[in-house]
Amino acid sequence: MSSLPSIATVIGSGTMGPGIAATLARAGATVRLYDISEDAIARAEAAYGVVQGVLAAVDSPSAPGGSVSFGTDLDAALEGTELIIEAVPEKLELKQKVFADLEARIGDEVIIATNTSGIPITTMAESLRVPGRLIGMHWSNPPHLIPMIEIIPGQATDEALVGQLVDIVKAFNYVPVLEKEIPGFVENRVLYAILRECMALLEEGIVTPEGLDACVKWGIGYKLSVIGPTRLLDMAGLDIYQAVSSYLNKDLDVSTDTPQFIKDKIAEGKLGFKSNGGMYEYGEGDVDAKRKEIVTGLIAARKTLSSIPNV
Ligand SMILES: NC(=O)c1ccc[n+]([C@@H]2O[C@H](COP(=O)([O-])OP(=O)(O)OC[C@H]3O[C@@H](n4cnc5c(N)ncnc54)[C@H](O)[C@@H]3O)[C@@H](O)[C@H]2O)c1
Ligand SMILES: Cc1ncc(C=O)c(C(=O)O)c1O
Repeated sequence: MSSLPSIATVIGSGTMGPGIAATLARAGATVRLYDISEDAIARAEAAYGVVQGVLAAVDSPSAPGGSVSFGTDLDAALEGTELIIEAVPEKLELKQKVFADLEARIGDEVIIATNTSGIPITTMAESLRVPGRLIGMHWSNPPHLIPMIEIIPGQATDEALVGQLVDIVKAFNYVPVLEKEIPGFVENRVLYAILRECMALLEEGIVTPEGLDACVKWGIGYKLSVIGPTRLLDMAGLDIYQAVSSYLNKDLDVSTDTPQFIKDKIAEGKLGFKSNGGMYEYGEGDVDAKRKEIVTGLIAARKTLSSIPNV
């Protein structure tokens, strides 16, 4: 646990920030969770107890002394910090403004890790006073349950920082995946390739949302959670992959924009759980019930996956 910073700051307390903060705190760090929004901080404080229960349920690494404090005072959040994890909305200009606010308050030695879903680190670092301190640290949602983090150095990232972040991630028992920089990084390139095809199949009426979810959960998700795509090819046979990909790849969706039916839903204010409707509709209490089912399922699956060999 010695690689873990004593004090860390998480900037942005929306979907990702609280789980990130809680994971580091349980491993022993003093964590300050900062947001510009009092409401977001209040929601994070309310959710913290639940997240702590989830971390205990999956036996997440725990060390004494860790804590999370919550606040909207940036100077207080940055006092003595060694590692800043930025988790504000996915907008380059906003992130660059946040970095400028941070750099006006911190010493050159402080690391800034960005949880961007895929904006190139090199582009983000262009505006920094100390570009070498910026590195991609992409957590997957929910961050306190998915024990894998992509680490993405940009062209300017200090070489020593890469190993340092790998050690930090290992210190709280997550799997670090070191990658070369590419838009979307690896996880979201794969996820968005799947989602593009899924949305095309729905738009063309080939399958219902319920049918799609069942097919992908059992036919793809279940299998890939155990064996990974590279090993899957060995199990299926490379000759089979060649036979199928030779006619199928040319038929797969190649659209370059968001599907129109998704844009229409967004225009109607249908954003998913956060608006009680999106791909599915949710009545009173349904979203809370679904959230609980998802967390319960992820806890059970993580326990099982942790107890079987990596094949
Ligand atoms: N949601 C996901 O599934 C997911 C998964 C992995 C990575 N990410 C990435 O993590 C980042 C955060 O995503 P999210 O889903 O948590 O976003 P979110 O919109 O849920 O939360 C962002 C928070 O940042 C706060 N914020 C806005 N401007 C700020 C500022 N100047 N200073 C401090 N706080 C500010 C907002 O008040 C909000 O609470 C994004 O880059 C996103 O792409 C998201
Ligand atoms: C739809 C979607 N987009 C981005 C991300 C992460 O960057 C996730 C995720 O982590 O689950 C996601 O589901």
